Amino acid sequence: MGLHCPAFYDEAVIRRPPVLCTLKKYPTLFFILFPAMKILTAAQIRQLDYATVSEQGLSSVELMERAATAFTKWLRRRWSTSQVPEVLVLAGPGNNGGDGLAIARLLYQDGYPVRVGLLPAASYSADYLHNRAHLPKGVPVHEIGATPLELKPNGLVVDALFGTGLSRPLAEEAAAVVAQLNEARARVVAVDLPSGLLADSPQPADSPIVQASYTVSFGLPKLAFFLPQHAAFVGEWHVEDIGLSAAFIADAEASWFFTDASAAQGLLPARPPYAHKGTFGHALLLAGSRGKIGAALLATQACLRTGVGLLTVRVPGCGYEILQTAAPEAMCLADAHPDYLSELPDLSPYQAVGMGPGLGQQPASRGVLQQLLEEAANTSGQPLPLVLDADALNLLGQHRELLAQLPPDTVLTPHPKEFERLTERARDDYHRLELLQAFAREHRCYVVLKGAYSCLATPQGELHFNCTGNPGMATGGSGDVLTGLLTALRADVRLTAFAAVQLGVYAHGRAGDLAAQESGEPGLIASDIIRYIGPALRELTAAREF
Ligand SMILES: NC(=O)C1=CN([C@@H]2O[C@H](COP(=O)(O)OP(=O)(O)OC[C@H]3O[C@@H](n4cnc5c(N)ncnc54)[C@H](O)[C@@H]3O)[C@@H](O)[C@H]2O)[C@@H](O)CC1
Ligand SMILES: Nc1ncnc2c1ncn2[C@@H]1O[C@H](COP(=O)(O)OP(=O)(O)O)[C@@H](O)[C@H]1O
Ligand SMILES: [K+]
Repeated sequence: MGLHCPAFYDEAVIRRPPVLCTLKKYPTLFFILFPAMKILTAAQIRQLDYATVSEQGLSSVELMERAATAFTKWLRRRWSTSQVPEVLVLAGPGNNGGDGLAIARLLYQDGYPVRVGLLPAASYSADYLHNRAHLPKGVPVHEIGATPLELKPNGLVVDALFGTGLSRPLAEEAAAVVAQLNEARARVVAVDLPSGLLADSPQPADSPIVQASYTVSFGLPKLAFFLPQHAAFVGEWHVEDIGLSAAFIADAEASWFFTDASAAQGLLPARPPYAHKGTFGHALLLAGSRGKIGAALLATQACLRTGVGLLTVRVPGCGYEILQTAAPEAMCLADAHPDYLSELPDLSPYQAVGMGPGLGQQPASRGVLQQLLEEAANTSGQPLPLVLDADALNLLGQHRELLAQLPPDTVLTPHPKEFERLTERARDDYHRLELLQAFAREHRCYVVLKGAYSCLATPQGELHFNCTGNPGMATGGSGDVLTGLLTALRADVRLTAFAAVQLGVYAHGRAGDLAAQESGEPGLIASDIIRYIGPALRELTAAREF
């Protein structure tokens, strides 16, 4: 089974894609342990195809057969022959269509009732023609485009019109087919990409694109799968392994990555046998205001559950008793003001500071933020690691002059609205990624743009999409849990800034997935995520070495 989108959080199997097969090529032990999972461009995928064929002594039609076989196996696992009255395979003129024709043959041989619709074109790819010639005579074939598609109720449509070779938005016959499929709300399984969708670049908002229920892709996920604006087209996506050249992938330049189980596994070092609480750092949380002490409490409990050595929480006076009662493991420093934070405590005891959950936007709290930025940058040696969330970000958005003071490697965790307040309104998801990349580079910080497939931007301009999490986490307080979790990991001096944030975002989503298995998505609340931080981290901890 391959990589899949997070809707399927019940699968605990940690599977290593082919990248790991050529780990000897990686120059350092770090990369051997923690390979970055790359997302390649459509152009690189074409080269990958050639590299695979020449490296493995295959013909391109043999590689196509592998893709078709992988797709067919996926389909067979999901629907038996008796569950589908018909499979209509729609084939375009290129290799995506060639995949479709091979899939039609394999499904027919497996006993599925198959029909093929061919999109006429001026020319066809060689491998398309090969598979066209090998289509069994028993499979009915007709042309599509000019005439209405006849769709059987409850039938399946395999969309093999266009894949990564699409060079411009669809028009004429192809657009007419897409319109009919979408209007009929057909149950579509797209081969590699929903037809009409570009793999990794923006396109006009009204482009005709197939609205697939499922997309089964080959080798590596495409960038388009991770963007919210494409959710209605891509549906539930899966990536099937077809043995593409691991050496090519390892050498390929990339600035987009994804963090799946195999990339996250082992990121957390085991606790040494003689560890003491100083080993894991002392964190400070600056959080809460009257009516929002719950946010401070959620961040506190998440920080504790992530394994911080010591935790001190600074809350306004009204939060003191609540914190001391609900979280006896944390120390509490009450602010002089009863309702909001007005003073920054001495920072010298701490290895990391998290600020923002439930903070409010009082001018006095802005003063605390400003002083925090100044003092964190001026600590002797390395700057003090900071995690800024929620109202700390909103205050930064209102006073953008403060952005220049962010200490290097600060972690910011905005949701899209908070990010807009820090930058500008994005035209679309691709523009938002550009803004994200530019912001992280300019301010030399890590930015976690939260949502489905939270995207971590690094100071080097890399974008890492996270593969855990589920819509049950779209509930008040989930973000506060992330702040506590990340603050604990930033206080752990054994982790680099990047490893802490990558691990933290992955573990947060994984804890949410485990919680959703118990409570279901609608019933999930932020406290449930906290209960599963421990089990999620246990899965991700490296073996203890003596
Ligand atoms: N390594 C891989 O990625 C593999 C890819 N394979 C398949 O090959 C596909 C890519 O094949 P191709 O490069 O032939 O590309 P496609 O089959 O996606 O499309 C190319 C064809 O569409 C035409 N075309 C492009 N844009 C059009 C538009 N807007 N309107 C009308 N015609 C348009 C081109 O002129 C060409 O004939 C992948 O998506 C995948 O399905 C597999 O067969 C094998 C392995
Ligand atoms: N549909 C989703 N899929 C995966 N994760 C999600 C989804 N919706 C929300 N989340 C996660 O839940 C958290 C919500 O954070 P945030 O919006 O700050 O909530 P709050 O401010 O209420 O705490 C983020 O980490 C986000 O990635
Ligand atoms: K397709």
